[in-house]
Amino acid sequence: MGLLSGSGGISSSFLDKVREVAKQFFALPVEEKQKYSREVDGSEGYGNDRILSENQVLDWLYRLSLRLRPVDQRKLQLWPENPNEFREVLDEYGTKVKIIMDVLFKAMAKSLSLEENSFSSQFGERAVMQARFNFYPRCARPDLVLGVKPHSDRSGITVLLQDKEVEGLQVFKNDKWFIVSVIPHAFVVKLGDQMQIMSNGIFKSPMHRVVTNSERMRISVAMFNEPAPDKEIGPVDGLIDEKRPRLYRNVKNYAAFNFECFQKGVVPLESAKI
Ligand SMILES: O=C(O)CCC(=O)C(=O)O
Ligand SMILES: [Fe+2]
Repeated sequence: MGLLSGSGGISSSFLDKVREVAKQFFALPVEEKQKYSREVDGSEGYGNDRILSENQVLDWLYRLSLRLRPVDQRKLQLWPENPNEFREVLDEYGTKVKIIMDVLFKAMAKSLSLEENSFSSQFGERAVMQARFNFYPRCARPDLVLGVKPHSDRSGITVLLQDKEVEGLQVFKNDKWFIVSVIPHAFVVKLGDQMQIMSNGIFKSPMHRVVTNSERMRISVAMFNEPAPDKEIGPVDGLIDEKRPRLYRNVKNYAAFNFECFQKGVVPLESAKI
């Protein structure tokens, strides 16, 4: 996980614009937001956690999840028209974040002395890019409930725009939770499980969570990128040798695999091990 300062050529005012449209959307009356409610069995749209079992502990947040890529898979009916710049800003943001991700994939490959397309070719032309707007209302009992439970992202890579003022994200390292400080015009870049697999365990997908806050609400915007479901991915050949044997099997449709593992209460990355 790392911080990308200067935000890779995206202006600070544009980042503020992204935060602003998110804030305006979540401030709309419930009936207005519900026009974009998540479909019953879908993962896109506005809502709370999907309830999957009786003893599930719910997270303290509302989300708006939207797929941006492949572009032909956009469900525009779920893209808010209010505030009226929302769609345009999200579209532009997606284009800008994609450029950053592509630069990162190349830099990461080079840092391991690999051919520069080693990771980007696994994501492929039809990689899935998903935006998730997270809204954490104030919570009277932050000691009892989390904004998001501990998890690692299933993505390949996640580019996160944190709230400009309110902290909440924490990362687990050396048996402790560390706060990720707010740096207003920097992104937090997290690698996800699929990058850990592709890099044969060299790049780690960090465990993280979000805590709640009794005084202030918090908004964040996460952009996830992962290979298309039908694309098989696995550790890059150049990262496997006698000293570092292959750690993971090849996998396809990690999203579905991830979901099944959660249902069974097993850790997806562990289940992908050889
Ligand atoms: O709100 C945040 O800072 C992070 C949210 C998160 O971990 C996620 O959406 O996967
Ligand atoms: Fe996450």
